[in-house]
Amino acid sequence: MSSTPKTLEQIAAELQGYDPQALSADRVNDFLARLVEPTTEAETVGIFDALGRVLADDVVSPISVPPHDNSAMDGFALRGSELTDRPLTLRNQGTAYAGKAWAGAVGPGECVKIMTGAIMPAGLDTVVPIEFVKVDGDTVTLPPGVVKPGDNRRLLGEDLMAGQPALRRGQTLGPAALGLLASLGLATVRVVRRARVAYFSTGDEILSLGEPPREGAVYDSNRYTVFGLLTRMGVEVIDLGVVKDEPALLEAAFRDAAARADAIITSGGVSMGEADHTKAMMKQLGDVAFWRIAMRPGRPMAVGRLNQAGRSAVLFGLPGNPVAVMVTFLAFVRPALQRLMGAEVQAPVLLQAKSGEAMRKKPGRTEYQRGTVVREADGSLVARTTGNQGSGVLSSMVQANGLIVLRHDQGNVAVGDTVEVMLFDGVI
Ligand SMILES: Nc1nc2c(c(=O)[nH]1)N[C@H]1C(S)=C(S)[C@@H](COP(=O)(O)OP(=O)(O)OC[C@H]3O[C@@H](n4cnc5c(N)ncnc54)[C@H](O)[C@@H]3O)O[C@H]1N2
Ligand code: MOO
Repeated sequence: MSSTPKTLEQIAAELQGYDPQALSADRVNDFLARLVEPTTEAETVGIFDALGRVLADDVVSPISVPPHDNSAMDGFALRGSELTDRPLTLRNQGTAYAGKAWAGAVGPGECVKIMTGAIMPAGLDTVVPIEFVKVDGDTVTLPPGVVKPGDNRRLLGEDLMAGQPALRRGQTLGPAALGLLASLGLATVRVVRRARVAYFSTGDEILSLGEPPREGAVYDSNRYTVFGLLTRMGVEVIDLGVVKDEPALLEAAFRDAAARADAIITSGGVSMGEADHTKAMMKQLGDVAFWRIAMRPGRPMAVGRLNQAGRSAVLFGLPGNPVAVMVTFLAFVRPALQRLMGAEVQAPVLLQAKSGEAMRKKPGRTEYQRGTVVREADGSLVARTTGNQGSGVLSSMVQANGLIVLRHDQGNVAVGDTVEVMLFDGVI
């Protein structure tokens, strides 16, 4: 990252009513938008490697697409001015195929057989589809009313005119954008360098896969959900494993992560626990704030910047509970990383559904309930929770197809009330 970044204190001073001990979810995103700076480094990649990448520059169309007026149908090209409310009989002068211009001249009362995509012969502006005409040798007859002047003709540049902006910097390239770039004859494109994100799990009770189970210990699941969430975003992941709660190991992991990554994600050790060196090490190595967010799950979270070897990495210290990790990632880390990746930040489109059950909800915090949205027989969308909402319970997350987002000021939800759902489809 290039320009001198603001300190957390400076950012906090910009935000009215900033209280690290009682932050609303919206305020967290305001803070992160000021903390995280877009990557400015770019690279040129081939179109096949550009899927999911973020455009570094606007793309201006070097050519017009389509490059000539052409037919949208297989049929006969004619002069629209000759159409009347009576049957029209024309004499066919030949066939225009896609890929080369038809060379002859066409006079009044004449037409040209034409294929879809073929250049419109000079003077002709309308195409009647073949299924509407009667052909008898060279004679073509069409009934009145089947076409209007200009029908079934695609105009030069109707998709894009040469010199027009085709794609905007910050757009994430999807399949349609790859096709559009190719339609402009562009074999390569400038994209933002892929963001590098390092992550590790902390805690003495956390077992790595392959270790035998032992009393009081649990297998690390957070590294795998974080891996999945990051990979879905198209970032380059740096997996630093499970780091035991020892200062020297934590210091080495943080320094390694800060030297190699644009952002660091950890899980665990950010709450009030005593046997924990994670917070102390974050504090020692960087400019870090410890928050209590008015949300459920995902209350405690550390945020800041670690500097190492002249570069700076953003730190997201997520709470240890497995569902809190996923929810804080989706609510905060994902938009922050989109910004870091140089992408336009896309707030997820929330789906409105009727609640199929009553939900208890305290005003004054945002709650994310794991749920499913299904279409009922009467066509309405109904959201229901997927069971145990404990912040350590992943099975109800697996069963969910979205998060029911109960907003900060909202109170209890009654059956039939409208709720908003962040669907996972397309997000995770
Ligand atoms: N007195 C208070 N206690 C707690 C508070 C609080 O505000 N006051 N907040 C609770 C909330 S909410 C959460 S969330 C947790 C977060 O605590 P930590 O971030 O310090 O996380 P840990 O204590 O290390 O772990 C919490 C929980 O998650 C399990 N865990 C941790 N890492 C992993 C992993 N990689 N894979 C699977 N499971 C993991 C860990 O075993 C604990 O059960 O604090 C509450 N307490
Ligand atoms: O962050 Mo905690 O999940 O609310 O248990």
